[in-house]
Amino acid sequence: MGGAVQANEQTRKTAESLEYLSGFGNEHQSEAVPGALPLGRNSPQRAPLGLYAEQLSGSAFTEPRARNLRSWLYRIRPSAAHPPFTRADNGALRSAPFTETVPDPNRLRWNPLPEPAPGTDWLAGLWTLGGNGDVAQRTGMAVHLYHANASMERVFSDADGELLIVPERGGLLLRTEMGLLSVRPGEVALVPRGVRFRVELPDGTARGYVCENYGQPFQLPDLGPIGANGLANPRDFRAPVAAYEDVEGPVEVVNKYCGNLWRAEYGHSPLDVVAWHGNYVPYVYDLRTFNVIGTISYDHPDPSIFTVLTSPTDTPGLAGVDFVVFAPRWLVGEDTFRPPYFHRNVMSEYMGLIEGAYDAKAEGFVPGGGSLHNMMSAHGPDRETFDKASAAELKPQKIDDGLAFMFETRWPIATSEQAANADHLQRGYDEVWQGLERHFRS
Ligand SMILES: O=C(O)Cc1cc(O)ccc1O
Ligand SMILES: [Fe+2]
Repeated sequence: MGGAVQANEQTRKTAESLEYLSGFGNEHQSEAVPGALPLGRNSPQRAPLGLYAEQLSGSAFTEPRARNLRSWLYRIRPSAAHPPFTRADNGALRSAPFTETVPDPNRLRWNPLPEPAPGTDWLAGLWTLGGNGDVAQRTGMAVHLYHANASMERVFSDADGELLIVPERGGLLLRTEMGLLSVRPGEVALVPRGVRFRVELPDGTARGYVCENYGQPFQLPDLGPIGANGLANPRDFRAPVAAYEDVEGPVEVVNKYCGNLWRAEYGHSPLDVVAWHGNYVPYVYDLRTFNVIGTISYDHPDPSIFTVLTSPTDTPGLAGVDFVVFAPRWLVGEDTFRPPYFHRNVMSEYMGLIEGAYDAKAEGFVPGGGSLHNMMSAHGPDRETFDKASAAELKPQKIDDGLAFMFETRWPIATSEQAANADHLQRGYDEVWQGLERHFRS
């Protein structure tokens, strides 16, 4: 990247010492230079310090206040100052509608992605597994994996959806328009639709998962009878403080727009926001702070009780996508088959593993891999898990040897062609349910 870089204090800080603003959905404000935020109005005749004022909307202007999302950015140059975008190669990225393969009723499972080629940045390392909906209708979602071994020099934004990033191996430093976020395995980050960012790799390599949510922005689930507290607590969500880079010179900016990548060479860095305020912000959340709620009597509760974030649709209770975490917890259910039950679900379930093991699968479901149990496909504990859990002594048991998650969606996930034919697709996954003996006695 050419030109002089004048990083402010915050951009020089290491990931470990970053400052954050706390609280989900809060109306935050932050300035990297004192006096950069205008007082009492959003768009004064002349913004402070010679900055340009710009509104970034994440909802229609007219959506109800509780769902209204926007931030005001005070930047060195307005975002409008850029040359035309031209088409760029989509690499291994695919978008909805997913029509490359015929929707498959089979249970599918993959090993981790192979090592990336040298010089693969986070954007080039995105590999789409599948998805549903339609980017142009702002419905549905995509499941991507990533593997990377080079920091991005270019800047990316996704007009098609927000990005929920779930690192599995290696931390990421996200340099966003609103400031810096560090996200490590066990944490997740969310970059809202249209927010520009660059991903750096403090550990040199990185691997993980992304849910691209084309639908309504993720929100915290209602708690109903749980009460005022529990599950993901709002104050554990951290937004960045303002940090800008003042870069003159060519900067490649890539924009994902209605399923394709487009690029333009800007004459300046678009990460030049000196101050901002609003509620449309990227954030990071540590999954280990999730307040896990479960049975203290009997039976295995449905995993909706583990929902971290939900993207609602127009039908109450029916999510475009839920992000669910299987965090460390105690199992105490009496006279209960404690692992996940056998089931067929109208919702479709993509699962990934961040570390360790998952209590429904004795082997084969490995960190960095994933499984897809689509609408109505029959699944549940593998034979080994069933046999063990059916005979286990039911004393209180701590499940703390793994961290798994699920993207659960109301629409079936159609796989990309590359996922359907991948070398790392596990052929013979069905066998994990073979040998479940007949025990019936009449
Ligand atoms: O299939 C899975 O492992 C996910 C899951 C977990 C659970 O505890 C209950 C139902 C369910 O779909
Ligand atoms: Fe399931």
